[in-house]
Amino acid sequence: MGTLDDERRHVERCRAGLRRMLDGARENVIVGETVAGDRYSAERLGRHLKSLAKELSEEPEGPPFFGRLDFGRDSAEHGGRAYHIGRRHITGEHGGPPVVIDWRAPVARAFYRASARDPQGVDVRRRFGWSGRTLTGFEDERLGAGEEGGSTILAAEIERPRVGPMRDIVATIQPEQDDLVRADLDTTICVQGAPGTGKTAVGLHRAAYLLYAHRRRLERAGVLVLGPNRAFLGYISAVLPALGEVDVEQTTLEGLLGAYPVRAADSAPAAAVKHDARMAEVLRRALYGRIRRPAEPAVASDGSYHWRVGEDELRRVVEDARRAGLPYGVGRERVRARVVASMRRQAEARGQTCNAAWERRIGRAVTPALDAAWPAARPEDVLCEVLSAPPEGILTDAERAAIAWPRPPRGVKAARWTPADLVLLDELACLLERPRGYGHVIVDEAQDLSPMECRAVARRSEHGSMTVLGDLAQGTTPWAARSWPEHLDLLGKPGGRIVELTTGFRVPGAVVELANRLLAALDAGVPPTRSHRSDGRLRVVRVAELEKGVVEAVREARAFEGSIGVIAADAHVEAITCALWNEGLDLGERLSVMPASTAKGLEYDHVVLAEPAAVVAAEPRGLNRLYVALTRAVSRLDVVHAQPLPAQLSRPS
Ligand SMILES: Nc1ncnc2c1ncn2[C@@H]1O[C@H](COP(=O)(O)OP(=O)(O)OP(=O)(O)O)[C@@H](O)[C@H]1O
Repeated sequence: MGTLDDERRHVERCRAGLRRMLDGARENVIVGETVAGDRYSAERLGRHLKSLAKELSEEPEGPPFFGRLDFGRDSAEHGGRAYHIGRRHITGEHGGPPVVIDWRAPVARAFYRASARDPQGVDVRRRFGWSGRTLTGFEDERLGAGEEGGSTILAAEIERPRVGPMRDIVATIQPEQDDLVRADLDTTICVQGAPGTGKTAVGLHRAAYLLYAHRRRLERAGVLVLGPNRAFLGYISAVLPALGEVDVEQTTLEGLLGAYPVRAADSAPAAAVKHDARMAEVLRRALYGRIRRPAEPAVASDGSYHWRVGEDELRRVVEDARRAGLPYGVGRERVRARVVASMRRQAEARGQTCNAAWERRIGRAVTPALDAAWPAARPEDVLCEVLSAPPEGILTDAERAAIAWPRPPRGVKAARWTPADLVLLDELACLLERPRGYGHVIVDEAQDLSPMECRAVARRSEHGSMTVLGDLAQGTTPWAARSWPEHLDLLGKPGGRIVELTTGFRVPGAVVELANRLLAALDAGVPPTRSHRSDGRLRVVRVAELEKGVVEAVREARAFEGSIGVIAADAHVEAITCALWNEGLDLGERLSVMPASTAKGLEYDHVVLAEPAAVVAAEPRGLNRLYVALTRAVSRLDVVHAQPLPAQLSRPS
């Protein structure tokens, strides 16, 4: 079984193994640069080897393993063997068995899933405790003997004070989370989970797992992680690199669509119409409505002769291309190709040889005829047209009036696009040409996506699968999802498996109890959260002056370890920041002031929530926003208020 000294010797073996791997990787960088066949492969291989070498050179600092499985003698596959489980595979000496198994390997699954009721061949599960580089101890669960639970190492990891960005949870993934992490690549899963149940963690670990299990397929197709805002991305962006996965694209929807700068905002009624699914048909008609029945023949000269495709034939070519349901830009090029082919047949019938240069020349020469029948289009041209004079037929008069520009811009370049316009421009761009798809897309805070945004995400995942993460109770946009089956439909994955997570790993019990009081008023139809944590502290303090009260709470919070987040209605942020600053409490790595509108997905060890009533009053779904703000605290929550608390927060009678 091994004593602590034996395990420490194993740590040395692991470090030696890592050094060997590092030397090998460095050598390969040098060799790799000279062996690859062409520049592109050399660059790719070089990049891969360099990042592997870099990753390995950073590795010796971290614990090489966090767990160990000892299988019983009667286990069919692993009888009597022991495996150390860590963040990465570490090879043994002289090609011997590995000294550490990657947490994603099939055998490691039992570390997360075995229980006293179902030991899965495991005799003993061992969890290790570390202090920096030093192995400090371990705890055993003799599953084979029916013994399980009560791990203080596990509890300490879950309850540790939070500082800095999000960390991976590989050492403590829970069975119901593991089930989602290891779900098959072809399965789309939708995780409905209360705040802090580990949805984001599950999504990121699923990305790492899928890349391990389906490396070839996904390296080619790509994995995309979509988060709600930049603050959130900054918070989560270290998790996948820490797990050795650096090639995952992590961005916001705006980042994904951002071909145009945002320079304006919509009124609420205009945004509601622009985000409505019917806009897809409005735009489709506006684009394809540009195609005209050809009224003249296509004529082109090759310098010696004029070639001609008559109106009837041209009409047939245009009609065929239109019926083929191709993207608009592809359809236009198909018409061009067909016209050129017809002219080529005529030329060849006359004994002329037509090479590629001839075809290019004729292709250019038929452009005027093509422009008349199937004009070139850019997304911004079409949207300018639509917003200058919204077409009849789909939207009501009031809706058309809501989105119409009061004064159309002088030209396309002067157009001042709004965030919703970016979604419409993307819809048009993808009607013109199919976008790049990904093998797997992970969408966090998916409940907030509008129908048009869902379409944009769906287009990136047409041939792949998705992990959809969200919480109906945390929906804060006017179009937030009310039901997951409907939302999955909009995301193009109607058959997605919907799973609920209800055990919270972030928010302490007392805080969860307060937040749960809002659930009835939110009418989201989700069950209340159960907290895994009985520790933590909740204080509700009424003050005469809000800023002073917040300053006082922050001062006290500084006595504890961990990050401090002041969450306030957006309109209060400036005054609170100034008050803190005036008192010498500078914002930095430990202390931040977060507008309630961007706090989603984030967490702080200690939260000071300023004036809940103002958070509620700031927007139509203010109560949902308050629910989000209340559930950001890991250890302590101070609710500081000068106005009365929202009635929904009072204890249910
Ligand atoms: N199995 C686990 N072991 C240790 N920590 C965990 C585990 N699961 C989740 N956590 C921690 O709980 C916190 C909340 O997790 P996460 O942010 O993934 O929750 P979420 O469901 O996305 O929350 P929200 O809905 O508020 O965005 C994080 O600090 C995460 O590391």
